[in-house]
Amino acid sequence: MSWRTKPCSTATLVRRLAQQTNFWRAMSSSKGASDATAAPVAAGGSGGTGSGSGSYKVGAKRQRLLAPLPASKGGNKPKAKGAATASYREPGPGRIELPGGTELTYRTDALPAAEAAALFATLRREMPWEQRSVRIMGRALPQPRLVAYQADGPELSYTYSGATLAPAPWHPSVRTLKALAEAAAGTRFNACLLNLYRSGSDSIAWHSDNERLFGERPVIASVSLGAPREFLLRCNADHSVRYRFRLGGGALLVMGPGVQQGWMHSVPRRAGMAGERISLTFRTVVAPERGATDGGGGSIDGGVGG
Ligand SMILES: O=C(O)CCC(=O)C(=O)O
Ligand SMILES: [Fe+2]
Repeated sequence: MSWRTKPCSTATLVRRLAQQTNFWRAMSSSKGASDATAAPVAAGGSGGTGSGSGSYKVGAKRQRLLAPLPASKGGNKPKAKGAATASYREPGPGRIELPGGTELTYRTDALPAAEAAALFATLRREMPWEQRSVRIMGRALPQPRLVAYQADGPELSYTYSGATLAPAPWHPSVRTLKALAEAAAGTRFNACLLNLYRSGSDSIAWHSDNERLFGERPVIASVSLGAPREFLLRCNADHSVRYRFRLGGGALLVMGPGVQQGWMHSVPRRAGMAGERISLTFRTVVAPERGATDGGGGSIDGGVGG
């Protein structure tokens, strides 16, 4: 496969990110940082206060729920418990400690706006986007978004929701963003699932990326391009513990080890929202699938969004 556009400079992007990373490290170890406490935001609202437990520190760039939560038991099955009283914490950029010893790294400006816009245009035009049909409770349904999948080699196929993605070779711009994600996450990635949300009607339901091929405690990093969308995270042990991020063009979110085991995430449908968004989700396949029928595939599209 050949691509029409030249990649932008990986070295420049990675250097910029390394500078930011040093900045965040310095901030997170700084005792003198300010100590503002932010209130959780009620579900569905865009401001105000909610009733969630604990609080977290925004100014210190190291944010942590103060009230410890019970450890998650029994996998990722959705539980209704707590969902009715859900409120969202909306942390600012930095390192975010989640209950249970897991961690996120969140940046809003890992890419300058112009760079993010140019990358969006390139990938929108040049990726082999496809709308897959997935099997949900025995029925074949079109996935509510377009996807593309790239990886280091043909053996790194990825099966979920009853369908297998065969990897394409790396697009130069995706390779550039992979280097950016690797610098932020401090790990190497060998695969990337890209999602194209054509409008607010496209979505991804609650799920975790805990398939066998990614190993026990995978690190997954996403880079966002295009229009902003909500990215939600909720704790398996208590669905009322939720986080919300507004991932705009140039944002980067690293879900650290354990997040796929203790939490689920989604990009909910927001009918009426215009604007396209691309997310690139970088992963490391550690146990390649033996075939689409090895039972290793997870399910992403069977849950309920929002
Ligand atoms: O679009 C996003 O930010 C999330 C995508 C996602 O969760 C996935 O591809 O597994
Ligand atoms: Fe995911």
